[in-house]
Amino acid sequence: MDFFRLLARGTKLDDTAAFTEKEKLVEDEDKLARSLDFFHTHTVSALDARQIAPKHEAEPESHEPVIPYGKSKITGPDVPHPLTEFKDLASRFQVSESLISRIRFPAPTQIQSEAIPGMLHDRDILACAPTGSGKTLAYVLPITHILVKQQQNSTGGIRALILVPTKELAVQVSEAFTILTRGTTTFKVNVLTKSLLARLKSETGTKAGDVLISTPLRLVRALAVLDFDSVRHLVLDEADKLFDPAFAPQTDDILAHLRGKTLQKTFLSATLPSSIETLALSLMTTPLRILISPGRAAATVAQNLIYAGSEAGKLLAIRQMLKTGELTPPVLIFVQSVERANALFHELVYDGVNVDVIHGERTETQRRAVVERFKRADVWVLICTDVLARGVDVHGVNLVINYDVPQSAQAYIHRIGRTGRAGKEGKAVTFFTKDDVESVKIVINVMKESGCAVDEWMTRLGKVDKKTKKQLKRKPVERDDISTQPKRRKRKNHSKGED
Ligand SMILES: Nc1ncnc2c1ncn2[C@@H]1O[C@H](COP(=O)(O)OP(=O)(O)OP(=O)(O)O)[C@@H](O)[C@H]1O
Repeated sequence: MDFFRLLARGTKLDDTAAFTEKEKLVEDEDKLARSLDFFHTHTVSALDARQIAPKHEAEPESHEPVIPYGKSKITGPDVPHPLTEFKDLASRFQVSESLISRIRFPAPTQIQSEAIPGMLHDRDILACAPTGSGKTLAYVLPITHILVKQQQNSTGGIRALILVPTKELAVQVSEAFTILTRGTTTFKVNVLTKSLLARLKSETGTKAGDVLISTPLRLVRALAVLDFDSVRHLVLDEADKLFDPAFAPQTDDILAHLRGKTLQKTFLSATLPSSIETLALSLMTTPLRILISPGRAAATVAQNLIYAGSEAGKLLAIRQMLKTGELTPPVLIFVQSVERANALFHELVYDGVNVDVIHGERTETQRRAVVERFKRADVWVLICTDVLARGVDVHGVNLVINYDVPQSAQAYIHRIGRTGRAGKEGKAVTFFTKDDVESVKIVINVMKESGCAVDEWMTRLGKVDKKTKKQLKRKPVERDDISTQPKRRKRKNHSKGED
């Protein structure tokens, strides 16, 4: 494996110039595609999305989205004209001035510009758009408008159900609703917490809220006490995750409870494997399918690979980064297990780093507190498992380190998507050793797909076959313990209770 030696130097793979060149090519491709678009399944780029012929509304003024992205494809019957400015929501959809005034952004992002009119035209939406591109507001805004408008007719039941894979994301989505509904006292948005679940079970008359946000695991425990009669909107945020084996039984159960109801369905993610896309489409009625740079990492993230040699080499690399100032906080470090998260935490605490750790074995309260402290910059380096890989939006994360190579392209795209959000630049570094000979190919492939310039040896590595991909997803790579201490000594320390 000659290439591993080559990698000891570390490989920088960011190339913004190449990406700009690529965008130019995309623009030319788009022009050609439009002239050949006999079936009107038009393919547009961010640069000319506004030129789509309007279906029903008057031509709005043109306006560049603040966060431009690469190639997009919007398919489905009667694609509504994109929204170019938030203020147009008043004339096109009678959205109140007070709601528009609560939007903190100057212009919609590309996904918002396509999805918001779609949702306000009561369409089912299947959307794939890069991490950090504003997918949350793309559904929170239209749902808020619709529900507030119909508030007087409300019978007090749940009207929008939002499923997300983690508690952290549930809280974050509820905060997005809070910003838009501040002052509208009658409108209730709830996260299905343990305590709300207990109250729903023990106190008759407890209301779940107009909008209920939950993880599938928690929601299935509440199915017996919840009334879904008034539900009209169903959102699956991080839809591909919600259909993967860890969540599929619960998600299916919930969908079964909603069967037969007239629902607007909105499924979104930054990654949408084709099998999931087919499944999602089969559950929808004449959906709008919005694909923006599908399968790619956010273009704002500079991606690096570092060959660390061994597990001890990874620790040394982190310590080196600390010394050289490369570890500019806030930093997120992803590892593959709870055990490794705790081990790395103890190593870095010992080094005097302002560090904390979050994983599925910490309590809900601890997890909330850690995320809050990281958001407030009270914690500079946060070690985490994949519980933080999806959806979580912390402003200004400078660097994501994959201490352990992630087990799939989707995990990689979501992890590194915690930086480079909302048009800001970010960096991602992935450590690898000889143990990662297969999984590193997956990372390299995403780098290539995302427009990063890659070294020649990387182009020769080839792709991982389907069987290996499946195995990697199922079972993480076996690794030596995280420690710079010689193994024998470590065992001795452990028996003395020093670890
Ligand atoms: N129109 C906009 N202009 C500028 N920033 C925006 C806009 N809309 C949302 N944002 C900000 O962009 C950031 C990312 O948004 P959001 O969390 O919705 O991304 P996402 O697409 O859901 O990402 P992920 O796939 O990682 O979940 C947030 O901080 C949000 O406040």
